[in-house]
Amino acid sequence: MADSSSFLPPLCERISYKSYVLSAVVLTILGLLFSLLLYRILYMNQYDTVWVVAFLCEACYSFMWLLFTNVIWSPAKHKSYPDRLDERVQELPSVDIFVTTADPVKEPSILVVNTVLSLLALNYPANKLACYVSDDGCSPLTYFSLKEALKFANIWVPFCKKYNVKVRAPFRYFLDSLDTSMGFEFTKDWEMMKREYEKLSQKVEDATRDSNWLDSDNDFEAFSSTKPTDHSTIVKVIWENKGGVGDEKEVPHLVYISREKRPNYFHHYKAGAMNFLVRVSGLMTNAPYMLNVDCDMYANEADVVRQAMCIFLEESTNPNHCAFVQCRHDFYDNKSNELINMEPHVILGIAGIQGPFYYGTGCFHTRRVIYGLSPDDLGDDESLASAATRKLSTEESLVREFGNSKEMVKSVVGALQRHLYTQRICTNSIEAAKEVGNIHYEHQTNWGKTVGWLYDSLSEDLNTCTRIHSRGWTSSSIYMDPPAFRGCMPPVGVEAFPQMRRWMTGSMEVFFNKQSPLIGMFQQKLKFRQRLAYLAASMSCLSPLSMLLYCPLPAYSLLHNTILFPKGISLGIIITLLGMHFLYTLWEFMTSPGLSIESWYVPMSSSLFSVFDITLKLLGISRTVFIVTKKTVPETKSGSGDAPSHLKDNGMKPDSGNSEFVGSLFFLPGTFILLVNLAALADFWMGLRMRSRSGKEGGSGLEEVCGCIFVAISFLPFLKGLFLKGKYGIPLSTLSKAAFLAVLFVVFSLGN
Ligand SMILES: O=c1ccn([C@@H]2O[C@H](COP(=O)(O)OP(=O)(O)O[C@H]3O[C@H](CO)[C@@H](O)[C@H](O)[C@H]3O)[C@@H](O)[C@H]2O)c(=O)[nH]1
Ligand SMILES: [Mn+2]
Repeated sequence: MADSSSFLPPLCERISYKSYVLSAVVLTILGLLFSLLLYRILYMNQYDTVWVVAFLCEACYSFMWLLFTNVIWSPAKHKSYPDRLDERVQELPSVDIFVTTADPVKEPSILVVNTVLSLLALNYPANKLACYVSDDGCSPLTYFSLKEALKFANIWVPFCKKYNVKVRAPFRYFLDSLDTSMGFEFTKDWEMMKREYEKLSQKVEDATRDSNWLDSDNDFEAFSSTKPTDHSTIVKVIWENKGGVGDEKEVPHLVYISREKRPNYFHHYKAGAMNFLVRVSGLMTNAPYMLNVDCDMYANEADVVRQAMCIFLEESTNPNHCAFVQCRHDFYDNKSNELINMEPHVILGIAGIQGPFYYGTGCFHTRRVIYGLSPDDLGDDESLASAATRKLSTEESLVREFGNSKEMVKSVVGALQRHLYTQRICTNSIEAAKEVGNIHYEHQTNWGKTVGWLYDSLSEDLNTCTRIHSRGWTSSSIYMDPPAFRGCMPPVGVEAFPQMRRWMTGSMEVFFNKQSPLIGMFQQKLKFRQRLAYLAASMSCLSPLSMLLYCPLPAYSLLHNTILFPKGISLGIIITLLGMHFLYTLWEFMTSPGLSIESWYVPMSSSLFSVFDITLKLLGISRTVFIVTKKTVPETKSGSGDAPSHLKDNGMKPDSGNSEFVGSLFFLPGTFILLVNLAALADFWMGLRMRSRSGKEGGSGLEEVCGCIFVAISFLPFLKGLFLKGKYGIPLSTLSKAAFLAVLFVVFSLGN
C-alpha cells in the first residue's frame, strides 16, 4: 500500500528525547542509594533488627530505582506527517473502532455518546471506519442513547468536517463560545448544532430518569427481563453505511453489542469484552487495524487515525515492524492528573527501547498481531511465510484456536492473509455475531491465552502487550500536544484507591502468570532492557510498599532508643539523598500540572492492599475483582447559561456503600503511620518516659527525631483528612482502628 519510492519524504520520524540533566540526577540518586546499602552492610552486626529492616526496604527501593534508571535512559517518540499520506497512499486501510462500557450508572450514557460522536466524526473516510460499542451493563439506556446519538451524528459529522472542527466531542466543543469571526453561515450552523445537542442530552437525561417507557418499544425487546449478569447476546446494527464512498456527509457503521452473561460464569471483564469486539468486528468489517478506547475517552484530535496510519505504513518496511501505536491520553478534570504523574519520561522512556506499553485505551492494534501472528510468520512484502500459510490450511487447528464458527475461521484467514477490505453488509452477520458471543464459545480455544486480549490479569493491557513484545514486535508512541484522547480520572480520594489498587494487583498478576518478564529470559525476543521495563511495571508496588514500611521505623527507633540512621559523616549520604530526591520530586511536580501533595499516598496505601489481593489469589482463596471507576460528567459553562441538568447532577443513585468502605480502609496505614510518629515525638519531647536517653551509648538521637518530624510533615496533608467531613473524610472507625494499632505498636516498641 505504501509507495516504495524512497525519494519521497518519510511519513513519520523517530525523535530522541534524552535529557542529560535528568539522567545525571537519577544516576546520582542511584549512587547514593548503593552507598547507603554498602554502609548498612558494613555495620550490620553492630545494630539491631531495625537496621536490618531498614536495609531490606532500602534494598527494594534501590532495586526499583535501578530499573527506573533503565526506563528513563533513552526516551524517544514518533512524529508523523499526515499531510504526506495522500501522496504516498492510494487507498487508506480501514479501521474498526471499539468502545467498551460496563455500567450505565458509573459511566453516564451521555459520556459514552460523546465518545462515540467524537469517533464517528474522525477525520478519515467514513466508509473506512466502523464503530462497535460493547456494553457489559446490557443497558437499554445505553442502546437508546446510541440510537439518538446516531440521529445527531447525521448533522454533527458533516458540520465537523465542513468547518474542520478540532475537538469533535460536543460536550467539550460547546464549552467554547461561538467564534463570530467565522461568518454568518457558521454562526447559523453552530447555533443549530448547539440546540440539537442540547435536545439530545435532554432526551438522554429524561430516559435516564425514567426508562420504563423503553419496554413498550419493540426494538428494546431484547433487553426485556435481562440483568447485567444474566442475559443472552445482543447485537444491534444501529447504522450501516451501505455502499458509502467515504464523503464528508457519511457516518461510519455503528454497532451495539452485549455478550452473553450468566451468573457464576466468569466473563473476564474488559479483556472478555475486547475479545468479543474483535470477533464481531471480524465478522462484519474485518479491518486490518483496530482502535480501542474506554467509554470516557473522546478523541481530542480529529486527525489521530491518519497519524497512526503514517506510522503503520512507514514502519511496514521494517522486519519487526510496529504491532501497535499507543497515543497519548490525558484527563480533563485537571484536579486529577495526580495518578499519572510520572508519565512523560516513563512512557517516552519505554517508547525508546522496544516501544511503549499498551495503556488500555487510545491504542491502534494490528488485527493480525492480535490473532497471534509473529514477525517470523511474515515473508517479504507483508505476506505470510509458507510455514504460516500451511498452518492456516487445516481447518481443525483453526477451530481449536479461534472457536467453532465457520464464518469466524474464514474471517481470521482473511485477516491473516490481508485480503483487502471488501464492503460487506453488517446485518448479514448478526446471527454469526451472536454465536461468537455465547458464553461457551471460547471454551477450549486460545482466546485469552494466546489470541486476543489476554486473561489472567486485571491489567489486561500490560498482560497483552508483554506477550506482543515477547514475540519480537515493536510498538510506537504518538505523544503529541494536545493529547489525542481525553478522559476522566477520579479525584484523589476514595474512588482513586480501588483504581490504583487494581492497577497494582493487575501488574503483579502479570509478574506471576505465563507472561511474566522473568520467564524465558533467553528464549523470547523481548529486548533485555524492555524486559527490565516490564519487570519494573509488574513489580510497581514494590517501591511504594518499601516506603510505606519505612515510615514507622523512625518512630520505632525513637521509642525503642535504637539507631536507624548512620552517624557522623555518613549521615551526609542520607541528607544528600533526601535533598536530591526532594529536588527530583519537585521537578516532577512542576512538570505535571495538577499534582498534589496528597497524591503520593495513594500508591503507598494501594500497594499494601494489592499485596493482600495477590496473596489471596496465589493461595487460591479468592479471585481478583475489576471495580469499574466512576466517571463524572464535568460541569460545563454552557453558553446559554442553563447547562442540561445531566451536567450538574445526573440524579442517579450514589455509589454503593461498598467502595466507601474500601476507601475508608485505605486510610488506615496512613493514619497509623501519622499517629505512631506523633506519639514517638510526643514521647521524646515531653519526657513521658523516665529513661534517660543521653546516658545510653548507641541510642537514638537527633537524627531519628528529624526522621519522625520528616514523616509527620509528609503526612500533614493527610492529617487534614482526619478533620474533613463527607466522603473524603477519614471515618471514625478507621481512626479508632489506627489508634488501636498505634497503641500496640508503641507498647511493642517500648517493651521490646
Ligand atoms: O467488566 C468490565 C469492566 C470494565 N470494562 C470497561 O473497561 C474500561 C476501563 O475501565 P475503568 O473503570 O475506566 O478503568 P480505568 O482504571 O480507568 O482504566 C485503565 O486501566 C484498565 C486496566 O486496569 C484498562 O483496561 C483501561 O483501558 C485503562 O484506561 C471502561 O471502558 C469499562 O467500561 C468493561 O468493558 N467490562
Ligand atoms: Mn477509566
